[in-house]
Amino acid sequence: MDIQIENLTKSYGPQKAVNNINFDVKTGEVLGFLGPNGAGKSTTMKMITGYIGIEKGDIRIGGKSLTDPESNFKQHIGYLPENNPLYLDMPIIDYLEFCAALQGVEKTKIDDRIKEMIGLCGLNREKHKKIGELSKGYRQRVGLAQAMIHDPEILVLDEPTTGLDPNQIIEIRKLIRDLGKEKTVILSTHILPEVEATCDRILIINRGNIVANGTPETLRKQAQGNEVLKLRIEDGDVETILKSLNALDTVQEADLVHREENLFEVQSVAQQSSKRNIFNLCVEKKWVLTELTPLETKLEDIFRNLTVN
Ligand SMILES: Nc1ncnc2c1ncn2[C@@H]1O[C@H](COP(=O)(O)OP(=O)(O)OP(=O)(O)O)[C@@H](O)[C@H]1O
Repeated sequence: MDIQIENLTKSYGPQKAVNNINFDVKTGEVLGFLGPNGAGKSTTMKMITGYIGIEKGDIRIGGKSLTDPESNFKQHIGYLPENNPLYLDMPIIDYLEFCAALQGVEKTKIDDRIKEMIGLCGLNREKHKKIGELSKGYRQRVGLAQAMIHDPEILVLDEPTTGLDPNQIIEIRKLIRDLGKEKTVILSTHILPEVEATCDRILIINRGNIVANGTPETLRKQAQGNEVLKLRIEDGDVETILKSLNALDTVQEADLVHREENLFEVQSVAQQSSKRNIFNLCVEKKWVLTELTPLETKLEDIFRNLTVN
């Protein structure tokens, strides 16, 4: 089920938490929502799930506006809110039963759905405890289980791996990826490797505005300035190698990074690659090229460039 966000705006008093944003999410896509603290991620997610009202603009779920009185969007959405509010006095199973009933799961199917969620979210060992007796990570697992209990077509997950241990993080990321093959998933996170591990596309929001929208590869390509290569060239005098690299017409600047290890870093002139020239130079001079690695722009650097202001 596709989601379309059109000119969405939300203010709190004089402050625009979300400022006229537009984006789509398609079925079978996992969208990673990134942004610094206070950027507007949770506010956007709350509007998509109907938790708070829309001030301006529209949200369409499966083509139907949320404001359409006939839109029964809530039954298609599973939501894990930011602070994962749970009823602390309730045992896990009772709570999931309550959520399933609330979400309209057929009575005869509730027990099976609960069993499935307990397995999927790794709750088996703790399933007889009350929610208030659970550790932070296990509470997060209960939050995920309630979000998925009615097998919704859309999942909106606000920082889903917060508080989970490294083993569970890997399992939950895999689960999200698998779910994302058929469902529409939006997740917010501050963990950049998480986006690379789980998401098909990244949306970066800063101060209520979308500042980037694309796959990790597209964002890298857009951010990538000139080609930067790391080289190891052996069997030659280091100073001569450095001088020769700097003399190549595709090279803007060559630097010696580590003298003992014969490591150099080369930045090419804009729109040009120096790989072939470097290779030919080494052949001509009978130097041995034992390493040539393009240095990629890190997602952290892209994020910082777009959001530090
Ligand atoms: N109920 C509220 N009343 C007033 N201001 C609010 C309210 N909720 C959010 N805001 C403000 O709106 C802005 C966006 O907040 P939001 O929670 O959407 O950010 P976020 O990107 O989810 O941040 P974080 O990563 O810290 O969770 C912030 O400046 C926040 O202070």
